[in-house]
Amino acid sequence: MTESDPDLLIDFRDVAVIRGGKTLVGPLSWQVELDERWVIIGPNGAGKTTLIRLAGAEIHPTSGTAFVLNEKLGRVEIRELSTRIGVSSPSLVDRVPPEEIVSDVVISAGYAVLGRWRESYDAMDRAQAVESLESMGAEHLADRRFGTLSEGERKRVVISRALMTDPELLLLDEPAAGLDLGGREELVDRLARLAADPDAPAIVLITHHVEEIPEGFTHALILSEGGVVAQGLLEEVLTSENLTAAFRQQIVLDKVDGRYFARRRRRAGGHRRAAGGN
Ligand SMILES: Nc1ncnc2c1ncn2[C@@H]1O[C@H](COP(=O)(O)OP(=O)(O)OP(=O)(O)O)[C@@H](O)[C@H]1O
Repeated sequence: MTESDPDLLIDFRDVAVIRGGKTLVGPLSWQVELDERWVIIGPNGAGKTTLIRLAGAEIHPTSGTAFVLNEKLGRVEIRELSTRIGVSSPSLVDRVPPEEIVSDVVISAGYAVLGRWRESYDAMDRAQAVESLESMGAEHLADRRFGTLSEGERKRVVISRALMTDPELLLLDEPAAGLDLGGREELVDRLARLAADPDAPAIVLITHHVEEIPEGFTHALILSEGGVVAQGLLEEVLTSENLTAAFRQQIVLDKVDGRYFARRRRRAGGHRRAAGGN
């Protein structure tokens, strides 16, 4: 089949990315449908960012066939897709000029530029920017300079920017990285609300930590060393066994109130030895 199914926002078939003879990710096949909320989880260097950059049409596969929003990568101009895909990544947070006003950071996404670009935006743009900030609980920050915000506030503003164009696909690369407990919980709560919104785009979120998976996420892809350990429904895929295989440590997984918590299994007798000293 040379065309993609219209219900699939991401349709990767035997896709691999190779650089300098090293396989960064793949070969793997992965499909994301409308309304799905995916988490990609795996250890450092597993290939998560490479995979999400493919999904964001930032890079092309070295082998295999990749469709994003029904466009075949390599055949479509990347900028044609840019307003249809919302992206939040640590590198984007770093690239926002500190003197930029928050509302301009958000509104300029509509023109695929970073920071203020036009002298004036129309009322619809302004209203959409306010709505995007509201969805992340960040409307009170609209007039602040980006450089004066806390790390958590910056992350919420950049996600608001990603939502500005009403994208079909929202890609979040480690949105909770570097946040303190309060900032993480605030963000996870906002993302859970977004996940529950039937009008929200399909979401793909990268994380190293199961604690950062918002309620309402439906699917997971576990990556390790560029390969898929497991993928499918979150409840079936997120297991102690699969995390143990991915992180190469004995992992115990708990689920409390719709959230996941993971820790390393204590070795038998380890507690007694520690308690007894030497
Ligand atoms: N241009 C490149 N050339 C060679 N190796 C690369 C290149 N880009 C990334 N890599 C390597 O590919 C592997 C996967 O990188 P990637 O950033 O996708 O992993 P990740 O799962 O997102 O990691 P992390 O969790 O640490 O952010 C890493 O070992 C990285 O060093």
